[in-house]
Amino acid sequence: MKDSSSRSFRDPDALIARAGVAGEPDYDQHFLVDDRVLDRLTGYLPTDTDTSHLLEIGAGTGALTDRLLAHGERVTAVERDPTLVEFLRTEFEDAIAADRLTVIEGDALDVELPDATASVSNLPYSASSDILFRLLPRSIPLVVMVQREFAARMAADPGTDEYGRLSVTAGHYGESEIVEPVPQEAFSPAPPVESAVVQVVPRSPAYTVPDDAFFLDFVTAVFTQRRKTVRNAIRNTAHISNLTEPENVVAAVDDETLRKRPGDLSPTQFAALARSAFEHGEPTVDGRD
Ligand SMILES: C[S@@+](CC[C@H](N)C(=O)[O-])C[C@H]1O[C@@H](n2cnc3c(N)ncnc32)[C@H](O)[C@@H]1O
Repeated sequence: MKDSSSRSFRDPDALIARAGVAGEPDYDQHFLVDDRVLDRLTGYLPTDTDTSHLLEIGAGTGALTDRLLAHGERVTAVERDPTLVEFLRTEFEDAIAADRLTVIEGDALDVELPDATASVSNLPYSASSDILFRLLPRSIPLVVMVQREFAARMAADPGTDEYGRLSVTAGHYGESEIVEPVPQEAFSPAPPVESAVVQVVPRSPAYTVPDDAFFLDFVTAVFTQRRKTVRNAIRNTAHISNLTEPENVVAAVDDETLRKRPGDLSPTQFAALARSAFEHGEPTVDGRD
């Protein structure tokens, strides 16, 4: 890790002015302009994080990129807006020439992502979920700025209103913790929602599943029926979880579990259910990739 304590960083408002942009909310462009928040973000990476290659999704005008360059050996920044990419390549031309920064132009959902060792990103909120599902399986530490409700869903416990597909799937790959709420005024232009920073520390789950993709599809399917009992949710969503014999699953699972609602099952109970579904439900391989 490099020592960034004595460095002064580019001023976020000056970066916006130099880039000649205002931030387009329809394209998820809400630039972080609060220096104190910006300065804290890399500090939320666990202390033993390998910082040799940091990944930033949605680099904007580079206020966070600047901090990442001070914290890591190398940085890859992905940005979809060609105007911002051109600006980043000019603004950070020294770091690019020194082979410390790579700016990838493109949609973070499509571009090939590098084998980074950690990611710190102020995510585009409309794509937070899909981007996270690309990052989580990499099992690297993540620090992500997301919408506050989204953060609550990532870190939610069973039995709460926020607990759902996102909580189980995020929990499958790591431990999510909300480390800082961030108000609207920290951004320019201010988003219509509150934000929060979430730290995700990768870890192996305390349970086993027969197949990651099947488990995640199964969780997604069952949560589409979160107000139903587990029994009915399994029956009603066989077409989503690709089970050809859902009745065999219902017959194999204990009655107490079948009477619960999906939102009351812990990840470990979900895993046990998925194991039964995989064993007895004759899942097709179709749709699992
Ligand atoms: C919330 S802003 C963060 C900008 C900057 N990192 C900051 O903290 O000020 C999100 C950035 O992601 C970019 N963006 C939006 N959707 C994207 C996508 N699908 N792939 C890559 N970048 C995207 C936007 O153009 C914008 O610059």
